[in-house]
Amino acid sequence: MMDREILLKARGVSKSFGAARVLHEVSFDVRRGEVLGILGPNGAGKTTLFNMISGDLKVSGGEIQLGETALRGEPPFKRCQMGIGRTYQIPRPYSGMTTFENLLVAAAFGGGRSEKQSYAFCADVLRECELYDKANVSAGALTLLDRKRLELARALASDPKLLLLDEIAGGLTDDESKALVALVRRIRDRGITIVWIEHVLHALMAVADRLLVLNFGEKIAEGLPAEVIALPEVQRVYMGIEA
Ligand SMILES: Nc1ncnc2c1ncn2[C@@H]1O[C@H](COP(=O)(O)OP(=O)(O)OP(=O)(O)O)[C@@H](O)[C@H]1O
Repeated sequence: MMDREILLKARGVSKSFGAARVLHEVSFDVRRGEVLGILGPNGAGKTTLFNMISGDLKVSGGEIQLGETALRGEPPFKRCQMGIGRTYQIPRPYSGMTTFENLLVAAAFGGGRSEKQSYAFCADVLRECELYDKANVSAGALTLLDRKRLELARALASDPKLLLLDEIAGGLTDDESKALVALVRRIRDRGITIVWIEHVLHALMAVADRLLVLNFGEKIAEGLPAEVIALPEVQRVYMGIEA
C-alpha cells in the first residue's frame, strides 16, 4: 500500500469559525485504493474536515491536494467533477423522487455522460448497491438500510476516485451493518479510495487499512487500526467503547 501514489494530501489544514478553533494543523495522506477510517468524539472536527475536502467550506489555513492538484476555491460541484464524492451525515435524497431518479440527478452533478450512458451507469450502481429492485420506489419510502445504500449510491453515481463517507453505519442492526460493510468493501475492491468517518467502531475496523483519530481539532493518532486502538491516548478518548 505504501508504494501506491498519494491521492489525497492534507497539510496543516486548519479551520476556525470566528474565535472558535475547530481544526488545528491536521496533516495526512491517503493512498490510492486505501480505506482510511477517521475516529473522534462528537465535535472533534471530522465533518468540518470533510467539508473542506468537498469544498462545502473553505480552509482557514493549510492545503489540500487531490493527486497533483492543489484544491483552492473550487466549489463542490467542481470538486465532484474532479473525482471527490461524498455522503452527508444527514442524508439528502430527494424523497419525492424515485431511487433511480435520485441517481440520475447525482450522475448529472458528476457530469460527463450522455443521457443514455447515464441510465446504464446508474442501473449498474443500483445493482452494486443492491437497490435495483427498488429503482422505482420513492426514496422517502425506503428502509433505513436502503436509505443508507441510496446515500452511497448517489455518491457513487458521480463516479468518484475518492469517496468520503460520513457516519453511514449508525442506527443499523448487526446484520444490516454487516451488509453495509460488505458494500463498502466491494466499492474499495473496485479501486475507489475511501475516507470513512464512523462512530460504529466494529464497522470501521472491518474495512479500514489505517485509522486517524481527531480530538478537539487535533490529530492525536494515525496508523494501523489495531495499533491505533491500543494507544493509551486513544483509549482515554474512547473509554468504554468496545472494538
Ligand atoms: N458553521 C459552523 N459555525 C460555527 N461552528 C461550527 C460550524 N460547523 C461546525 N462548527 C463547530 O465545529 C466543531 C466541530 O464540528 P464537526 O461537525 O466537524 O464535528 P464532528 O467531529 O464531525 O462531530 P460529530 O461526530 O458530532 O459529527 C463543533 O464544535 C461545531 O459546533
